[in-house]
Amino acid sequence: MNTNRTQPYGKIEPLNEAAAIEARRRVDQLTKPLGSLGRLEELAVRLAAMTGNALPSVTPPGVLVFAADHGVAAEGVSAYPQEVTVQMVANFAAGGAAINVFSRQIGALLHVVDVGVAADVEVPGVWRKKIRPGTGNMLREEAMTLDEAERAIRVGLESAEAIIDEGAKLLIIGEMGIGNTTASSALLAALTGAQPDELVGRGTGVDDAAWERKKAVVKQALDRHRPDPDRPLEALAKVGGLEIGAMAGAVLGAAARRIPVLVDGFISTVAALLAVRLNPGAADYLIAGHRSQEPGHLHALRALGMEPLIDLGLRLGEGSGAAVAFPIVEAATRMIREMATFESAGVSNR
Ligand SMILES: O=C(O)c1ccc[n+]([C@@H]2O[C@H](COP(=O)([O-])O)[C@@H](O)[C@H]2O)c1
Ligand SMILES: Cc1cc2nc[nH]c2cc1C
Repeated sequence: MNTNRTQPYGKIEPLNEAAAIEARRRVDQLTKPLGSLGRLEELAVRLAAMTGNALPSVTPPGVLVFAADHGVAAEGVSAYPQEVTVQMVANFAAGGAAINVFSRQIGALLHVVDVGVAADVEVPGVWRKKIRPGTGNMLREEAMTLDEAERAIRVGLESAEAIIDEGAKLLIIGEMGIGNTTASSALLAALTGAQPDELVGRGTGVDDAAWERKKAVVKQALDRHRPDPDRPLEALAKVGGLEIGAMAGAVLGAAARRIPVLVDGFISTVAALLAVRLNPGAADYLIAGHRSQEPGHLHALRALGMEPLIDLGLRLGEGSGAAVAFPIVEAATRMIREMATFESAGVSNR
């Protein structure tokens, strides 16, 4: 890993403008009216700029699902009990979760990483990178120490490097963690200064009483810890989550290797924002897959200046929305790689 003081989690190169210019020129020569493939054209040019290849490829994609628990779940802020996190990890390993189905559909490499599940995870195939068994309850203590926050980021970064070494040409970041919409809301408020009432949604589907409790918990946690938006690592330690830190690290690891990152829903986008606060260069390598129903997602997307590819009313997590959006990204690359040009097809363009 390449480290220096200004880019402590690896050096991220700027976009390759020459590749972007070459891609734009080619897109304009393809056998279609100028501009008629709309956002697919922009996507193809951006992918060329990210990868440094005017004929970019994103197959096979790689999916990383980071799992962790949250001490704040004890406050009754989720519609499901904490045990669901470890149960879903077993389901991922067995191939039965939504992300397994969609990963198979898109031919993705898929790995599940235990970065902080509260229970023992003795499931073959799951990467065992537990930093601690769940965070502390942010209402009473910091979610984790600064050292643990940094280690979570490193786990994510190294996981990204591993799946890229296996052959992934694009990275989808996903997560599983009961209570993590509370942590993500608190972290997003900390990083952007947005009001918790505007961000906090129903997560897995809490009722009105739990929703009110959840808003109060986020406000009280922010009052207690007063995270500084200019100290993103500290904000992660105070009110974040281990899988959020790991996803941020995975973004940094992928960007440092010029691998595009397809971001999933609310939690994954807050992690992407954290990555950008840690190293602004990461922003160039992000693509928003879908828009989640969680209200805070729009704030996170706006903070990153991103427009999601699809909106299917999803609110699952796991990387599922990004996996469903992936064929659109692949279509952009196949357009630029496989379509004939006016010249090669003998079609008049004036
Ligand atoms: O990705 C999203 O936008 C999303 C929105 C709502 C819920 N989730 C998932 O649901 C869990 C968090 O919800 P909660 O209610 O326990 O905070 C966690 O496992 C996430 O993957 C995910
Ligand atoms: C069943 C279940 C599956 C999930 N996948 C991601 N978050 C989840 C939360 C629940 C409750």
